Amino acid sequence: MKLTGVELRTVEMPLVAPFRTSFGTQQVREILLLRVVTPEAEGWGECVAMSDPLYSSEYASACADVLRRFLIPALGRIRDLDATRVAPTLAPFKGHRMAKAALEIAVLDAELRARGMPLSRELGAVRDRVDCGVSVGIMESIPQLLDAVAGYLDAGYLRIKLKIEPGWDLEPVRAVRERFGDGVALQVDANTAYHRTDARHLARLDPFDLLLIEQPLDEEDVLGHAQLARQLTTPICLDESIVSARAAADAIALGACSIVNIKPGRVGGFLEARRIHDVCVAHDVPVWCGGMLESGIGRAANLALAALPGFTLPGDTSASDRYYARDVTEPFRLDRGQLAVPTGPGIGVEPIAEALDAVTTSTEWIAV
Ligand SMILES: CC(=O)N[C@@H](Cc1ccc2ccccc2c1)C(=O)O
Ligand SMILES: [Mg+2]
Repeated sequence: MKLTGVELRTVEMPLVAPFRTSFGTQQVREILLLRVVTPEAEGWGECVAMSDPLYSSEYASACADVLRRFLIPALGRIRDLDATRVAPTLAPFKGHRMAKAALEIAVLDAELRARGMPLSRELGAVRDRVDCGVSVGIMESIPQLLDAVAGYLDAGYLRIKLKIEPGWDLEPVRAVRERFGDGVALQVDANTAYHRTDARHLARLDPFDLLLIEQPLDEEDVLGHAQLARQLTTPICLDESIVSARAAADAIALGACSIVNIKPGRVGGFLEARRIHDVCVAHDVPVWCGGMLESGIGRAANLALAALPGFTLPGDTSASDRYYARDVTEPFRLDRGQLAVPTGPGIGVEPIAEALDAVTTSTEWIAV
């Protein structure tokens, strides 16, 4: 394929409720969407970066800038482009994994649509439905938390993940266990909010039989997680730290994690995400698909990845209505705790033009 150009479109989607984590509270999700145009087909990609560099160093307007000035022009110079050429072509530009991931999946979507091949088939999916968990934010009070969890369990979610931070950890976990029992699949996510010196405090979570504790320490503190793993019985899962297949292999070898949260945007794309899956499967490390409050565009692609064999734990691929009153695609609806993997060519969904326009705050065309 030869690239004709790329549309950078920014949308702002109001959340159905504020979503609070250890790094802040979100009310609106600003999303950078890419539409890659080639003579054969068009492709869509979603950049998972937040508006502010609070989850990672990347943020939406920086992604737009690096795409506009460096990444898109570099791909424009490739005559016979396909998705496997994207990462090597962009490798000279350091970092910017979320920007690179958005561009790669958009190119892959166009390539697969031209071939009539579903992304799930291309990646090696082995199932056509995915078990879904849900991420529950930090709340104003325990009663408010319990109401939220009750609602998600009623909706059919197969796993509950609670955001925690110092001062909101033991009590919410204890309250959920007391109200809903030991049978509920329950885990926590600290988003790097703790330090090595909190080990004894975090060990007090062990009696609650959690599936895992996600990213308790700083994303660069792999050694700290290895030390913590020897002080807790609760398995450690890494998210922010796992930026590549190499980072996954090193974290596993060092004993820093025994479960991995895979997010294609965080690791530079779906092809690297599959390599991380393969590394983890080779080490008997279970993986699950994380979420970045994606629109239906990103959600569709994540479902294809979550259908790979090593994804044996429910992920954060929740239904559209967990975050949005109206999605920019047909909404993903939970059915008995699962979402169906799209079956159409490429990512298998299209934005609904009117829904997309209703939330668009800017669009620009970058010819190459
Ligand atoms: C579902 C979930 O918990 N996701 C991230 C954290 C997160 C939380 C809030 C976000 C708001 C805007 C964009 C990305 C965001 C990511 C995580 O697993 O760590
Ligand atoms: Mg996380």
